[in-house]
Amino acid sequence: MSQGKKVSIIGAGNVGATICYWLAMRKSCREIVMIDLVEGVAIGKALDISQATSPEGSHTLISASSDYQHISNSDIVVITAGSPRKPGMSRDDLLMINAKITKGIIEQVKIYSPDAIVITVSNPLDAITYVAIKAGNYPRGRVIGMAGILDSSRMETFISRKLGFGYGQVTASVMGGHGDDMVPLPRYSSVNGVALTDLLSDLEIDEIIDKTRHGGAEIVGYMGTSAYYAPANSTVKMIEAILSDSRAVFPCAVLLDGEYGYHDTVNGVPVVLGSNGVEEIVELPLNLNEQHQFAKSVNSVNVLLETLRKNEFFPVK
Ligand SMILES: NC(=O)c1ccc[n+]([C@@H]2O[C@H](COP(=O)([O-])OP(=O)(O)OC[C@H]3O[C@@H](n4cnc5c(N)ncnc54)[C@H](O)[C@@H]3O)[C@@H](O)[C@H]2O)c1
Ligand SMILES: O=C(O)C[C@H](O)C(=O)O
Repeated sequence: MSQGKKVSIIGAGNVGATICYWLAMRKSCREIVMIDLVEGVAIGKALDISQATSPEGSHTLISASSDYQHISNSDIVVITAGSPRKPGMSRDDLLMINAKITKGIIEQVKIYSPDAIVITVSNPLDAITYVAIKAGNYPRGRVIGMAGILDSSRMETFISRKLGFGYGQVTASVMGGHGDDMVPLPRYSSVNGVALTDLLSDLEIDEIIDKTRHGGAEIVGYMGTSAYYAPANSTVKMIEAILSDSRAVFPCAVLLDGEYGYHDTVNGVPVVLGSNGVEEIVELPLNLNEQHQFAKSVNSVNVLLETLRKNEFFPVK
């Protein structure tokens, strides 16, 4: 699949290196470059992953560096650099540190790979995606935040575990920002076409919604750092959809320009992914309760954007 393509990953930590591993094993692209401040560890991981390619018949070229020159001519740049949260922290606590890191990275990406599509992963995801768009003055469809696929796949897992059947057949939909106010949509969730609302009681669905909203924190509580296998898998789904121009629909964080009634803010909505990045934004009909939840989620992200503005993070308009 997409053999001529090059993907660069900024941040060769848990998420970045796992994305690299998945891409190499799935033969999703021809070349992967990882960039990290801690160059030695990144080079070691690149060698380690390279040495797993041969048994898989993969001829993906993998390298690592701290020098951004190596990302030139990337089709996609994925940003996973920055701090993960620790137990007791919220994703929002990472705002200032990761916003600063992202701004610096985007300056380099604009120099060495100005035409690449950018996928943001670092948290708090929606605000960081906004920072990347503004710092790089990108057209909105070329910077896309990863979170909705992860949150939806968490909800799918909780649903099949609750039901005890339908493993691998559940489709769940989560909109909204990647925070405690995310918007799981049971009305748009089903098990091989059977509506979730016909399979579980309201109480059971509420429990699943709560578990989904706190799925990231649950893992942080156990590991002392945040999740990376499912986040990497979700990012790979986006990369493959873009590289293969599949025009698949996924929930992703994008800059809204009137969709769902909001402007100049980033939030998670269903989008069509293709070779231009976001090809289209899908506007789901939301009922009043869903609209109210989405408004709350937009407001939470806007509070973070306001904090960045107050700290003079963006040039005054
Ligand atoms: N969007 C999501 O759903 C999602 C899911 C998982 C993790 N995350 C976020 O992804 C980020 C990375 O998580 P992780 O578990 O991989 O963390 P990690 O600590 O394992 O890796 C981060 C890496 O970034 C590197 N780094 C830091 N500053 C850098 C810079 N300026 N330039 C280049 N490299 C730099 C570090 O050296 C480290 O290797 C965190 O912010 C985390 O919250 C988001
Ligand atoms: O929970 C985190 O801090 C990491 C990530 O956003 C996740 O949801 O796993």
